[in-house]
Amino acid sequence: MNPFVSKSIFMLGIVFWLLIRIPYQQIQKQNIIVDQRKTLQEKIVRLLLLVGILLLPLIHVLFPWLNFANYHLPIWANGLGTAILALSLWLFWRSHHDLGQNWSSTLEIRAGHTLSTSGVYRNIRHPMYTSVLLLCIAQPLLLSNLIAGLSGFIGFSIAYATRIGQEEQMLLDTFGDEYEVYKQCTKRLIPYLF
Ligand SMILES: C[S@@+](CC[C@H](N)C(=O)[O-])C[C@H]1O[C@@H](n2cnc3c(N)ncnc32)[C@H](O)[C@@H]1O
Repeated sequence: MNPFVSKSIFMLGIVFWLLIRIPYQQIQKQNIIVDQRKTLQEKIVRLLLLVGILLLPLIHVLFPWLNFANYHLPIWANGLGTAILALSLWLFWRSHHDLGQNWSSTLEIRAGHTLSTSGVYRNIRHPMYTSVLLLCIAQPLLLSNLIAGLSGFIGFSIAYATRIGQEEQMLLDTFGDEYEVYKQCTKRLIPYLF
């Protein structure tokens, strides 16, 4: 596949990604927050994700500065990247839909917060983070560049290591046994596996 086409597919995916989020950001503004765990570490992790998934790919698409780290991929790899990106977008949309008003971009609990356990939350506890992981797998398959391709995965790994445990603790503090039971019946990111 022509590198211009595969890069454009990735950037189009990012545009869809941002569009999916807009209505939920509006809904989030109406929430009354009763517990917020917005630490400096959390802010740094979000910044790293933004750099890894958005900024470095954008630099790679617009400027030749990272071209020294380019590699070539066969067309099937670009096709696979496109399919994974499509799956990621679907899961990203679906997890926002299933969380509904419970969604927020940071770690917080709203007044009237309920535990979502159906839809894509039936088998895994963090389908939205699974969608981010899928995006990070599609990234090197579509951008064919070591830096812009792997930066998302590095950002995701740091977010995974630092954020998920804190989020689960916050939900456990809020929902107690209900969350404990839910935890026992589900996996974190990959149904039946992990
Ligand atoms: C960016 S969302 C990510 C949700 C989830 N970790 C995922 O990957 O699908 C983060 C917010 O979702 C909320 N949240 C996470 N899991 C939830 C659940 N099962 N039910 C209700 N709210 C949840 C938490 O309040 C958290 O602040």
